[in-house]
Amino acid sequence: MSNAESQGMSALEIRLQRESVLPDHEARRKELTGPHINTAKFAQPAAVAKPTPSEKKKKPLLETRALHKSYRKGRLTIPVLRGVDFAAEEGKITSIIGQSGSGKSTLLHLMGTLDTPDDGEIHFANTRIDRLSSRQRDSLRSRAFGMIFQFYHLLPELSTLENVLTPIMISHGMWRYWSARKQFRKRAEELLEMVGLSHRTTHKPRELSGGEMQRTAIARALIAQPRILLADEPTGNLDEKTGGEIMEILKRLNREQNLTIVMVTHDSSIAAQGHDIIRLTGGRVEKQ
Ligand SMILES: Nc1ncnc2c1ncn2[C@@H]1O[C@H](COP(=O)(O)OP(=O)(O)OP(=O)(O)O)[C@@H](O)[C@H]1O
Repeated sequence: MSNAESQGMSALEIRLQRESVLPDHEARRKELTGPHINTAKFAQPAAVAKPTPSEKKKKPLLETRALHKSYRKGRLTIPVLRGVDFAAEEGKITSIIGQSGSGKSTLLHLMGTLDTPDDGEIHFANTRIDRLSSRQRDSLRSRAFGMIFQFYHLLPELSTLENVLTPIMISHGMWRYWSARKQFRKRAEELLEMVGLSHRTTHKPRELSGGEMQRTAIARALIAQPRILLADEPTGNLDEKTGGEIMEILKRLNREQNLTIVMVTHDSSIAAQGHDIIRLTGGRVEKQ
C-alpha cells in the first residue's frame, strides 16, 4: 500500500497527485487568477438576503451587447450570432429558446467563457469578461459559474461523489483540497442529498439513470458555490417526468438560494418555467 493509500486517499486523489496535475497549488492558483483581475469578487456573497420582487428588477448579472459570432469551415463562414443583446437578471431563471441551429448553445458557451466572440461585449457582475486571458477565464468559471449540459459530461471512471468533488480538486489544487477534504466531502454529500442521490455516492456514471446523472451534474456545478448556473438543454436527454424533476430541482435552487439560472432549451413548456424568456431568431434576440 502506498503512503497516499494508507492515508485514505481516493483513487482520483492518488491519480491527481501521481500525475502531478497540480504540483504546486499556489503557483497554479496564481496562474489561474492572473495578474489583472480579482475574480474573488465574482464569488457568491456569504449570506444572500432574498430580494423582494422590486429589488429583483436591478442591473443584469449577465449581459451581452451586440454580440457576434461566426464559425469558419474551410472557406465558408457561417454567421450564427449577428448582434445579440441579452440580459439575465440576478435571482431569476432566464430561458433562451429558439429553433435548432439558431445559436442558443453558441450564446451560452460565449457567456460561460468557453469560447470567445468575434465582436461585441459580455459583462458579468458589472465587469467586462469577453477580453480575459484563457487563465482568467478558467479562474472565473471555476469561481463564479456552474455549468450543466444535455449529456452530463461526467467522468466515467469516477464515482458520483468524486465527480462532484472534481471542480474543487482542480481549482484548489491537491494540497489545499487535501487539507480541507473532510469539509469538501461533507459539502459534496450534502449536495448529493439535496438532489436526492444520497444512496448513489459510490456508483459510477454507467450505473446511473439519465436523471441521476443530471442530478450528479447539478451537484457538481454547485460544489464551488457559483453565482450563476448556465444550463444547456438540462432536460434535453430526459423523458418528460424526469425532465420535470430536474426542473423542480432548478426552481427550488432559484427560490431557496436565490441562484441565478440561464437555461437553453428548445422545449417551450420547459422555457415557460423561467421568469423571463428570450427567443433567438436570425442570429438576434426577437423583440417581445
Ligand atoms: N464548432 C463549430 N464549428 C462550425 N459550426 C458550428 C460549430 N458549433 C456550432 N456550429 C453551427 O452553428 C449553428 C448554431 O449552433 P448551436 O449549437 O449554437 O445552435 P442551437 O440553437 O443550440 O441548436 P440545437 O437546438 O440544435 O442544439 C449551427 O448551424 C451549427 O451547425
